[in-house]
Amino acid sequence: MSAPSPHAPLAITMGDPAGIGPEIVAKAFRDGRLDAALVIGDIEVMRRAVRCIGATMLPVAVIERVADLPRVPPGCMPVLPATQLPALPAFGAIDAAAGAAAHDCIRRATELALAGEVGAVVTAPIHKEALAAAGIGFPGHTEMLQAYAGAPEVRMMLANDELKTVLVSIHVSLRRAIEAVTFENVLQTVRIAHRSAALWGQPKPRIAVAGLNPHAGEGGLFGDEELRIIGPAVEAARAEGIDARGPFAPDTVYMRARDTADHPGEFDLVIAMYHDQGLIPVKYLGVERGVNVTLGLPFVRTSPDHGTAFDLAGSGRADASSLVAAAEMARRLAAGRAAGGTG
Ligand SMILES: NC(=O)c1ccc[n+]([C@@H]2O[C@H](COP(=O)([O-])OP(=O)(O)OC[C@H]3O[C@@H](n4cnc5c(N)ncnc54)[C@H](O)[C@@H]3O)[C@@H](O)[C@H]2O)c1
Ligand SMILES: N[C@H](C(=O)O)[C@H](O)COP(=O)(O)O
Repeated sequence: MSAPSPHAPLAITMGDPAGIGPEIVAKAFRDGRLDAALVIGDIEVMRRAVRCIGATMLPVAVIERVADLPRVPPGCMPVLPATQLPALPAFGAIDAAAGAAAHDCIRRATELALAGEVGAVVTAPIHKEALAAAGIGFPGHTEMLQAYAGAPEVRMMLANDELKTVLVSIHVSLRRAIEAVTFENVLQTVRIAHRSAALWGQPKPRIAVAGLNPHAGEGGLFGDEELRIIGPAVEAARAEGIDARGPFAPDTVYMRARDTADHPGEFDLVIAMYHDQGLIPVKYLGVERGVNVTLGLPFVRTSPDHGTAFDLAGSGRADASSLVAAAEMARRLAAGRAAGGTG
């Protein structure tokens, strides 16, 4: 892995071409909300996205390498082709070719990030069933990026300006998620979250660890994972000098951590025991504000917190705010890395 220059551009992958990914990327460029960034995509898909949003003044500038970016005139959307679909896919439908094209772009962006040519990767949403239809054996970006980057352990964080949560397990059934609540997984999640927090300027984060069961098991009445597994993992983290506390009742810990002008949060981060425990509180605060961050990769990767929104694809109505927030977060984290942070 070569270290990128602090001024290296962002690579934005186009996402699933049947979803809203290409059009929110185009919208963010049209509105001047993405600078020093290039799209890793399919040229015709990105031209269609420009038409979808009615952006008559947004030419697609095709570039062959990242180094060509400074020569792109202002007001254009730079696209580095990483794939070429034989035909444009229909909007709003699962399509194996679309899944394969989305995958090609993520793979290329990963190569560029590992080579230090781009400073961070921002991924527009993909459809997991389209990915599977294309025969790609990863449930989502997180697992795919972990494999392609050769990262030993990664975790998903969802964040907005009021809450940050890091998950013990990601894209698995609830049954398997419960099995994944082990001493080692909980402790490792706390460690990764603690280490990564320096990237966004919190070198000593106050970490709350949620329980698994209602009321964190209520002293063992409703399950004993808190007593057998989670509590000891919190103690082990504390013995390592990490400010971890808990386990706390999952239904109230987010309310306590939420940081607003009227209510300063009691914690900087919440460790969630499984996907929905962590993602519901953040998404509920607004799909336009959340950012998904992969912790533990050798480069920065962020994404909007929403999916492909097949119900809106092609309408030009999708909101690009979460993508823009993801790009802003990527720049902040890349600066944290340039300053010596890891995570
Ligand atoms: N970053 C990612 O790649 C990512 C993130 C989440 C979900 N997904 C995938 O996306 C697919 C569809 O998931 P889903 O239907 O559960 O969730 P979704 O986020 O695509 O849609 C949920 C609802 O939110 C609305 N919505 C989403 N994004 C919006 C936007 N930018 N502007 C306005 N409204 C928006 C949709 O119209 C829909 O009503 C699934 O395959 C899922 O796994 C991918
Ligand atoms: N769990 C994520 C969410 O709901 O926001 C989403 O599936 C994206 O996951 P990847 O970043 O791994 O594709």
